[in-house]
Amino acid sequence: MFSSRVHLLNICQQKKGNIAGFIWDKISLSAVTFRKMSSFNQEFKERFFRGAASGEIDDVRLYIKGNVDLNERNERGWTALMFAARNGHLHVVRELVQHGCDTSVINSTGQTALDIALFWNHGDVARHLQAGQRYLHPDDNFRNYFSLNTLNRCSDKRKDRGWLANKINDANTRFVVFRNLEVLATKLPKSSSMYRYELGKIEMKPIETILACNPVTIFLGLVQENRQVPLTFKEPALFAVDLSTMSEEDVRALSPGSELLPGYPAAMQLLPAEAGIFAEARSMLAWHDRYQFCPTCGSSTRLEEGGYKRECANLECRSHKGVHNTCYPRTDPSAIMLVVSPDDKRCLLGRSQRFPAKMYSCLAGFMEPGETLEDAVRREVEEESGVIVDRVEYHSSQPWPFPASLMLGCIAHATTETVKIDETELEDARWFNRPEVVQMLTRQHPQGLFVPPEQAVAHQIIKTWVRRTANL
Ligand SMILES: NC(=O)C1=CN([C@@H]2O[C@H](COP(=O)(O)OP(=O)(O)OC[C@H]3O[C@@H](n4cnc5c(N)ncnc54)[C@H](O)[C@@H]3O)[C@@H](O)[C@H]2O)C=CC1
Ligand SMILES: [Mg+2]
Ligand SMILES: [Mg+2]
Ligand SMILES: [Mg+2]
Ligand SMILES: [Zn+2]
Repeated sequence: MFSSRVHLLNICQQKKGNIAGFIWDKISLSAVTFRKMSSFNQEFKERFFRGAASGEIDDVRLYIKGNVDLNERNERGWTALMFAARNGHLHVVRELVQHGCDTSVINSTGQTALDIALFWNHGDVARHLQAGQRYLHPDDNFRNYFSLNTLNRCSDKRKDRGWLANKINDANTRFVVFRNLEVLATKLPKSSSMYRYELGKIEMKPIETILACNPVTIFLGLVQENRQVPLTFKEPALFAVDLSTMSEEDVRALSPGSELLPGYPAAMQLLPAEAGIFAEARSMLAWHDRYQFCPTCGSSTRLEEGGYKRECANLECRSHKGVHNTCYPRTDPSAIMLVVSPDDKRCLLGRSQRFPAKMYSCLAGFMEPGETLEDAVRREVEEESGVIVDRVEYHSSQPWPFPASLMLGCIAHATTETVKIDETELEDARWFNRPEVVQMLTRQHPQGLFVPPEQAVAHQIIKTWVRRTANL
């Protein structure tokens, strides 16, 4: 922090008489005290905010060049990006986003810069902010982590053994490598964000001999950069391969400088654009690992259809008649819900013993057969907290590849408030008001309480509810 202030001073010195002249006149290097440094910083910050609010791009650029935190907030949690968005200064917004300003920051009343631009009808700014948001797919709106998969799965091609064999041998094909369900990943050279790894994608040559031994290999899909352009089926293919028979050292040697990321939470550092590919691959490999024998007759099973089917070796087995779902990959749907109070002013968050200390989250539970999503939400909330839920609102879904859940995110509207927790499942559950939840989202809670990070659908549901009050 101190060095960045000095850097700022140096820049101001260069610009003396120009942009920062008004501040510079008040300070001489020989008389710099910490107090003056602080007030200098404060004044400079205010000028940055004023510049953003009034569209004075030169003032904003001075701060950008100062290599300081562009997400600096004022006492109401407003950032320069929010000020620029408030007044519709697209050129300032563009420059700030280009220099890495975080578009997901929320202010103390729960709004992002995008909310502010939408509220004040600055459509051009809103479009720009939307395009810069993480997890956005070109043809979609909001995306949860683990859901962005740019591969075309080409399910109809999986049955064509000849086509698949050719694809495995194609020079453009790459393999995502796993060992004991840990994925091979490479650290990105610039890793300032929490997304610091990309998937290691290996050519066939170095794993040719091991592929000849038929390890579990899954056809993940073809790389389709643009969904508007029809596939030619000549696009590069991506496969996942289980190299658990190799030593950890040998697997890591396939890609210099790579690491094997153990499952959760380490894998949440993968680039969001690749997290969906990881989710597909890991869930599929976990299924093969658990279904080596037929659940109907106990005979051994073999991999078919690019890994998307396991067929029983016993030709008399009932699984060969009609559609037998044990032959296909399984997904366990789970409900995850933010329960909101009858007056909509508070929400119910709980913590189980296995959560990190001080983390609170949405309640969640596995759906049961013959149950609607809405009823699963009502049942789990009542079981775990004693609270009665009436209306259930769907939010979004998230594949959760540990091993193969699909989280169905909801907002559940409670009709009662008395909490009686199920102590076998929860350690605590209580109502939190909006300002407190904002503090938990932004890690500014006085007791250090926090909610899961942005990769979790729970975080996104909580953020949606917090953002609903327009107080701009
Ligand atoms: N991201 C988040 O904030 C949170 C996510 N979750 C996730 O939600 C999912 C469900 O939540 P829970 O509270 O664990 O469920 P839950 O409330 O239904 O209780 C879990 C128990 O349900 C039983 N169960 C029923 N079906 C199951 C299945 N298909 N697989 C495993 N156990 C099953 C087991 O006895 C297990 O101990 C889990 O995958 C969990 O990781 C849970 C809480 C917070
Ligand atoms: Mg639960
Ligand atoms: Mg439960
Ligand atoms: Mg349950
Ligand atoms: Zn069988």
